[in-house]
Order: sequence, then structure tokens, then C-alpha cells
Amino acid sequence: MMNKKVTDRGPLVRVSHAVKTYGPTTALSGVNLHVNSGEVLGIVGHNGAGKSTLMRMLCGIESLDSGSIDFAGMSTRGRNGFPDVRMAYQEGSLALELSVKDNIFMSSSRWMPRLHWHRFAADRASARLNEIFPENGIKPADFVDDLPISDRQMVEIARATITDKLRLLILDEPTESLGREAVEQLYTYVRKLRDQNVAIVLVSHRLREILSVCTRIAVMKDGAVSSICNAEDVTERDLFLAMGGEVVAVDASGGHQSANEANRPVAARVPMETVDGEPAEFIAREGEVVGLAGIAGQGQERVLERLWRGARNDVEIGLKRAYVPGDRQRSGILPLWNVASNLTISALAGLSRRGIRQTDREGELVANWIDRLKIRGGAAAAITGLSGGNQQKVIVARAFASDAKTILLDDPFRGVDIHTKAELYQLIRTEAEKGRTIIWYSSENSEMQHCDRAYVLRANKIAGQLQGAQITDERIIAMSFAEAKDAAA
Ligand SMILES: Nc1ncnc2c1ncn2[C@@H]1O[C@H](COP(=O)(O)OP(=O)(O)OP(=O)(O)O)[C@@H](O)[C@H]1O
Repeated sequence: MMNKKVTDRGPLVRVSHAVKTYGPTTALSGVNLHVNSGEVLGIVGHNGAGKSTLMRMLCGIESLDSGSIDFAGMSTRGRNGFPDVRMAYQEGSLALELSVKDNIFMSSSRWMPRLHWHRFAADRASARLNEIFPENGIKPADFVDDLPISDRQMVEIARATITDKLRLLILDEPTESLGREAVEQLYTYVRKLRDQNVAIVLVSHRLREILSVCTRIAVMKDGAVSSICNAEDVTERDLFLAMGGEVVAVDASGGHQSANEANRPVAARVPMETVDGEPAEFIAREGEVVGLAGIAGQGQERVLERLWRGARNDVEIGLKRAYVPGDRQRSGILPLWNVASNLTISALAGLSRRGIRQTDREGELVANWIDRLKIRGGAAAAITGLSGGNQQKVIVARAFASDAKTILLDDPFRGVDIHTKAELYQLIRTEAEKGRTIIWYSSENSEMQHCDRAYVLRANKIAGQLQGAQITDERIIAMSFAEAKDAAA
């Protein structure tokens, strides 16, 4: 049950001079911050700024080196962290090999009855999932490992809200893998909690979302809160500048393919169908950036999977290809290796001479990418010690550092900060100009404007194609929902 009335005077949480280090890395360098009941506090900042670390401290699951956190008058956390504080984790906290209901039980067993707990956990899971994300289609008996990343994210959020008393809810990048509708549903629920006097802390790189739902916004920079403002007093650009770095102008004009370019050799081909059942093909040419757009889960990832598996059954693609997964926990990072090894693994063959490794060239390549993508942590750091966004940058760098001619991007920039994203859009264009083919699925329609062409998919079929300046959010949405005959026309 949620608090329904204001019972506290003053802030619910007060953080003073919070410092946290991990070996040589200073993750928090003296944070001062407070959170009020009944507000949504936004936290923004570049990758590695210390946002997730601060959230773990607010939760009470790790302790500070120095400084203090006072929660509702308590400065000592219990064995399970601060009471009445729950968090949905950026990397997810679900056990993949357990069912949805067993995960809910494991996380909330303190509030579950001892009799019929299995049924109780299943009912609570269903009820909360349906309350936040109506018509989600997730069943309590589903195994988490079988769910797509967007469904896993919904379960992670629902899990965090199941408790007998919620006073502070922390959402760490909750929408990075959610579809548009689920994002709106989540924020409707967040506003409802706020009206019930729950405090919510929302960490996100999506500034538009932060501005639409938050009351106040704190900007973190290099382990400290550098500024705090009222959401209604600032614009997206103000926040962008406050986070640091210059505004990089990216030419998103995308495809201006001349007839000549349209005759370039085909780099990838997948036989498909239109939504009207006519035979059709997905085609990407050398030097082209081709988008796979539409509502999440309409077959975009399946096209990438078919291409990644290689040429067979009418699928055409060259041997030299690289894949960037968005689901980095499952198929991206090599957790036992350091940053340098994670980054160079696909490039090793191209870097060696007559079968002998050239370690100086490897070192140069690693240094170059770390600098270019501002990967915070260093070459020798364990990959799991990097912040989520920095881990993702290593996976992106791995693909572009290889000698792949075709690069498959599966929602590749999850959790990457907006400054680095701007650099990556530029990188994609530059690499395409050099002749590489980029095939790119993004759950953010607005990213598709950086493509030359985009296929809009619906139910594993082609609903239509857009080119250059035609590739807009509105057109993608219209095509995603249009009646079959209209869209294909
Ligand atoms: N368990 C850990 N071991 C080693 N270093 C860590 C650990 N956790 C965090 N760090 C370091 O602390 C710094 C802050 O990381 P944190 O995850 O808090 O950043 P963030 O702002 O959440 O970034 P992102 O936007 O990428 O999620 C990073 O340099 C990271 O490498």
C-alpha cells in the first residue's frame, strides 16, 4: 500500500558530501542532494558521471566511503538497505533462469504469505504488470530468459514496485528498452505514485522524457551534482549544455541517393513479404545506411539475426560482418575480460602480421577508440567495472574497429549519453562514406533520420519504405499503423 498523505516535514532523503571510490576510480566525489516526498527528481549526466552509483547508495545496498545519507530521519541502513526504498536497475536484477513469478517472490518474499506463496506471487505479478502496462501479454509462469528485453524491463519495473509500503522508487534508465506505448504507460504510473506522495528518482539520458515527467532535475558531472533546476525553467538544450561538452551539429539529412548510388552492388539481401502478402526484398547496398524501423518487436531483430547467421536460404551477405547487440548482458560483453580484450577481439586477425599478433598496433587501436568514444575506465579495467553506457560504447567500438564490411546494429546505443550518441551518428555516416554498409534497428524512431533509407516493418513484413528526408517519426508511426494497402502504396 502506498502512502496517501504527507507525513514528513522536510526532505525524505538528504545526501551530504557523499564520496565513493572503487580502487583508483572516484565514482562519487562529494554529492549533496535532497529528495522530497511527492516529487519526481530527474538525474541526468554523461556516461560514468556517477548516477547508478548514487542510486545504489540511496537504496542502501552499498555503503559510502564518507559523507552521509539520511532517509526519513534514519542514517543507518538495515540488512536489506533502507526500508520502503525500491529500485528498478539499469542492467536488470532478474534471474534469467527463473519464471516471472519466482523472480517476484524472490524479490518481495518479505511481504508474501508463507501459505500459497506461489499463487500469491503470481497474482501480485499479474496485477501490477497489468496496472502499469495494460495488455502486456506477459504471463507469471513465463521464464525470464524467454522474454524479449522490453518485457524483461517491464517485469523489472513491476518487481520494484511490489512491496507493502513504498516511499522512494528509483528508476535507473527504465525506458531504454521500452516501446513508445510502454514508456507512456510507465510515466502515467509514475505520476500516479507522485500524487500518492511517493518520491521518485528517475535517471535517464532521454531529456525530453525527463522534462515531461520531472519536478526538479539534478545534473551530475564527474561524481558530483553540478546543478539543480526546476523542470519548468529549463529546455532540452539547457540540460544538454549543463551536462558538459559541446553541441555537436550532426548532419541528419541522410540519404540523397542519386540513381548512380542506387546501382551500387548489393551488400545484403533478405527475401520478405509486404503486408499485402506480395513478395518483397530487404536490400542494403554498399555504402548505405539502411534503417529497420517501426514499432518494437515487429521483426526488425529477426532480419538482423538472419543476416548475422550468414548467407543461406536466399539470404545474401558477405563473410565480413559485425553485430552490435543492445542486449549487452546477454550477448554483448565478455564479462571475464578487460576493456582492451573486449574491444579488440573482432579486430585481432586484421591487426596481426603473418599470424603474429602486433601488440603495439592493438594498443594504439584501443587508445584511439577509448579517446574517440570517451570510454571512461581505461583499457585495463574489468569490463564489468564500467558504467552501463561505457560498456555499450566498448561493444560499438568492437564492431567498428573490426574489418567488417557490413555492420548490423541492434538498438546499439542503449544507455549511451547524448553527447556520445551525436559522435556515433557522425561515425556511422563517415564509415558509410568509406563504403561500409550499416543496417540499423533503433527503438527510437527519431534515430532513423540518420539513415539513407528505412524499411518500416509490421508483423515481420514490410509495411513501406522511406527515403532521406521522408524518414520522420510521424511517417514511421503512420506507416506502422496504416491499413495494409495504403502503407504499401
Ligand atoms: N563496481 C564497480 N567497480 C569498479 N568501478 C565502478 C563500479 N561501479 C561504478 N564504477 C565506476 O564508477 C564510475 C561511475 O559509474 P556509474 O555506473 O555510477 O555511472 P553512470 O553515471 O550511471 O553512467 P551510465 O550513464 O553509463 O550508466 C565509472 O567510472 C565506473 O567505471
